[in-house]
Amino acid sequence: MKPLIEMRGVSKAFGGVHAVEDVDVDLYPGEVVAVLGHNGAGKSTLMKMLAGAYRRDTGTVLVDGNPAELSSPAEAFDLGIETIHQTLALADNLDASANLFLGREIAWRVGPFKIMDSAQMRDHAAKVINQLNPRFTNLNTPCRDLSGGQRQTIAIARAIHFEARVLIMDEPTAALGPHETAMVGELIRELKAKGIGIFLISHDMHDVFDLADRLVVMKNGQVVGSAKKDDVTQDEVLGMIILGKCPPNAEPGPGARVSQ
Ligand SMILES: Nc1ncnc2c1ncn2[C@@H]1O[C@H](COP(=O)(O)OP(=O)(O)OP(=O)(O)O)[C@@H](O)[C@H]1O
Repeated sequence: MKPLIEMRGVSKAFGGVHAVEDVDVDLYPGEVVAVLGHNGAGKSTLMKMLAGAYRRDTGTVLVDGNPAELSSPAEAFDLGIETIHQTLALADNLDASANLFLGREIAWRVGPFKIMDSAQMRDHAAKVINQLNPRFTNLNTPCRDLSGGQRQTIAIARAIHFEARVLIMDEPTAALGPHETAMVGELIRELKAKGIGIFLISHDMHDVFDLADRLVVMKNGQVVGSAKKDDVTQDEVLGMIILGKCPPNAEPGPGARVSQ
């Protein structure tokens, strides 16, 4: 199977800080790759380069085998790369369908006027949300009155509707209780089944071991190592995050501490 994303030798510095240094990462269709590391390890900077929010200083990114500049978020969207931020970027006063189409409304032009096609947007929203979560029926409720899991559903529905093939999910369960966390887990499994590739930024080791197929650990901007989830233990992953130590079953990166 061909990778969706191949990042090679990607680097980014802010002034004198090497936020990301010489990183190689791949993502395959239907795969969840967890990106782990302490605060400041470089996870967000790496993902922002993929999402077109930051320009990389060096390195190449292939999307479906084709070199991609990724010089703007619009270019990343066009290539099917979407980010679901921790804050979900939803408008609290708007309902599910208005949020799903926020900034990308279906509208027709009549002379100088733009007329929103609310009925069509509602139909599309109901269809995609119902596919993801048939119990989510309060589609006219403003987002502020929805649960955390329902808000996640809208954010994920938006990505699916706009045909995302790569999703970057930033701490998707950080603000959720156990029931809602389980629901987001279900959503992620459905996305995988659709062949969507997911980068999962998470500090939650339970989520990582529950949801990821592979994990990549970063420290000081570099990759310590990457491994299939089934090849490493939670303790070994903690050793990678905290000590930068790469266990025998993981593939070491340039940031791996050489053992004494
Ligand atoms: N816009 C910026 N300007 C200057 N320095 C930055 C900027 N963004 C990130 N950095 C620095 O780059 C390094 C990597 O930060 P980054 O946010 O990518 O790490 P992270 O692993 O995502 O951390 P967290 O888990 O806290 O989000 C840090 O030293 C950070 O201070």
